[in-house]
Amino acid sequence: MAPPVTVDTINPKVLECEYAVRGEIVTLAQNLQQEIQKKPDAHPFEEILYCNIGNPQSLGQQPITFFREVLALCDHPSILDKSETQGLFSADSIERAWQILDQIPGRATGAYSHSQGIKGLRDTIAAGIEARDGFPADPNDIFLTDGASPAVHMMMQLLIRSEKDGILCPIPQYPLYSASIALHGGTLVPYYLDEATGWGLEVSELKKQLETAKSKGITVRALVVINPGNPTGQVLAEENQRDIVEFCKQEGLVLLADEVYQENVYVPEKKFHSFKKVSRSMGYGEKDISLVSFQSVSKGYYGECGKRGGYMEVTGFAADVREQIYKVASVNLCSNISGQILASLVMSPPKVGDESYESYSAERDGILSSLARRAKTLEDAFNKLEGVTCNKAEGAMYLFPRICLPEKAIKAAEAAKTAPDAFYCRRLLTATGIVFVPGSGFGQVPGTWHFRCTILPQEDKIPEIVTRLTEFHQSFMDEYRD
Ligand SMILES: Cc1ncc(COP(=O)(O)O)c(CN[C@@H]2CONC2=O)c1O
Repeated sequence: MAPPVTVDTINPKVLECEYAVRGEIVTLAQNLQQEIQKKPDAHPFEEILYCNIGNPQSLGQQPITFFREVLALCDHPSILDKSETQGLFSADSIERAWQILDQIPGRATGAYSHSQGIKGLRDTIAAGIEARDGFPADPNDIFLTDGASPAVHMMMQLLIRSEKDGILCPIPQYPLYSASIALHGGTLVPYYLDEATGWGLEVSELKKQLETAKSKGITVRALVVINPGNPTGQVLAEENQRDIVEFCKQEGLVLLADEVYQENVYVPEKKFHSFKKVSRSMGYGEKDISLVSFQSVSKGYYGECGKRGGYMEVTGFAADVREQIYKVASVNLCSNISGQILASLVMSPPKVGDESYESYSAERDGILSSLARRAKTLEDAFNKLEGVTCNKAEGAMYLFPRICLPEKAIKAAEAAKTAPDAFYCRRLLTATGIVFVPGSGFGQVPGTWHFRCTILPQEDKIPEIVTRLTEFHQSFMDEYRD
């Protein structure tokens, strides 16, 4: 009797889907970790240093105290009345927990909520967006989701009818987009970020790729912009954003603005501007542009990846289309309530004068300044390596250096039937325990090779990573020098 399911009988779109952030190099790393646990001297390193995923708290980053106090109190409201609680929690955490519980039907975080999320929390998020941008935000435009990932999937599900529908995506891109487009049977239409100009996004490139897609019979539905960029770390200039908004308006494209790193800007010369603010500042409103903005509790200074919180702000769609988006959201009933609460806290943190403001801002500033230092240290280290160049990490959580590999190394990779950058990452891992993700997992200009490294290992680990990497790189280049 043949098994009911084989790889030949599953949905071919699933086979088509790839997600390198947790791909073969990470699987090998996990195997090596198990070997070290069983036999500590099994490999020339004592621990695996995961630099493959933007998962701050897995590498020691502490959660924001105020956020966790409010979450804890909301999940166990019976302690709110106890006298001991006054001594353990800040007065404004207790007050905020009461406020939130009053917005939840039955004051129960264990209950299903509205399929777009708890209305009171959406009110708070909309107020936070208004305070950030200086333009109105409607709570009914907000869909609270279990992280930004499911929000992206929902939009791809809505926009892609067949392989004839295309989505313009940056190359390099965060592979959620290529994976989701594949899962939904659409076509990824690439536009190349310009490494020579610090991963610049040229509208001329957008136009070229759009025309090429059209000539192949592809209807391009949307443009994905990741700002700050993953894996590339660039922060768009406001003028560039205006050009992008104009392009989408003129070409009738939905603008999918991935802004999950909006709090992660490390260079003084750049500032985050939401595409919502840019479009409204150009005088474009609901009737001028369809814009979906994604936010998450996984990044920033909060790094609450495992709590699965986030939202999409959906603007510029007709009411009957909005109803279809709501219908799809309702199939999943609602996102988890802790994630919803966290999303409201992220968009409306303690303010000056609140009891927790001093401690909150010290935690926030401490984390962001440390991330900025780590980014600079790693950027400088990469730029000292033979054959490696690395653009500045202006924002986000990653560096994406380019490596010019000797021909002998490329031949060795071919013999091993692997991409040259994956060959390098595998050799790095087995020699040092450091886990990078090959650039081929994000896309890159053909014939160029990169890898992605997070800036997340705790600061006291960074010198060791630099030392191990530098020694490995020198020996690798010596081994394969032409
Ligand atoms: C640009 C971008 N968009 C969306 C997401 C999804 O976030 P949620 O946790 O809210 O679903 C991520 C996660 N970053 C991945 C995960 O870790 N490393 C990465 O590159 C991301 O980098």
